Amino acid sequence: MNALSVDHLSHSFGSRRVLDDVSFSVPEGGMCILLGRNGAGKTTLFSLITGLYHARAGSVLVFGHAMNANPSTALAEMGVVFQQPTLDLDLTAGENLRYHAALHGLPKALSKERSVEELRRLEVADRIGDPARALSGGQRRRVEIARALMHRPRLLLLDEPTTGLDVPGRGALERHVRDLCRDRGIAVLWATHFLEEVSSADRVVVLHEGRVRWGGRADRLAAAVGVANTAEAFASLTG
Ligand SMILES: Nc1ncnc2c1ncn2[C@@H]1O[C@H](COP(=O)(O)OP(=O)(O)OP(=O)(O)O)[C@@H](O)[C@H]1O
Repeated sequence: MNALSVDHLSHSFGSRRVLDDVSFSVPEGGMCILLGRNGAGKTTLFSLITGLYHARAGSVLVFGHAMNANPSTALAEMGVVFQQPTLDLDLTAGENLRYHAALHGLPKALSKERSVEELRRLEVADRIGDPARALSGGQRRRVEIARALMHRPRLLLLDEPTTGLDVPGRGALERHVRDLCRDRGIAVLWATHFLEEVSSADRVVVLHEGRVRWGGRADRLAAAVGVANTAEAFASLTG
């Protein structure tokens, strides 16, 4: 079963169509990179997938649950890290996680246990008692990922998670997410405009001006477009 199926999804702001008949899927336990330049429609797509916007044309299924018909079941399967940071900077890292867990109905003892476990996995457990504002950008992002995992989703969505991080910070974040995918079988949809974040075995969806220009395994992209490498293929599809 697919972790995520997006079928014939369109969206307009007023008369302006910003997503046009978008279809793709993320297999259970798979890593999918949503690749698009600024303004391609990635954030709008995330807003539809997470139910912030109501899909009027097309459908979103999360492990077979339709977001429009059954949003609470679909959302329970999903962890989300939005493009704009959403930690409460006055709360500690641990409090941010436990607050999220309470919203998902986790008992207090379990929430406490999991917050340590998830922060440890993301290598920020030593900062559990520090206010979020005392953490670096990279540490805050890792706390956000730990928070998104508190209710044990099977699908993780990340919208340009490395924006604003330096090169080592970006590499560390990517490594953590790939570990989650490999070790815990969590399906990942990672939106980015950085080609360096694509690995050859990833599934890639190239989005440009609201349309899917190509979808498939990253290492087949260049040949499919008839150019020498992924960078040239991306430039050609979005030029
Ligand atoms: N609330 C809104 N009202 C009107 N137009 C919008 C709104 N949100 C986004 N758009 C437009 O929709 C298009 C897609 O924007 P979106 O933010 O989804 O792209 P993106 O790929 O996430 O870009 P970025 O990488 O810059 O965040 C853009 O042309 C944008 O101006």
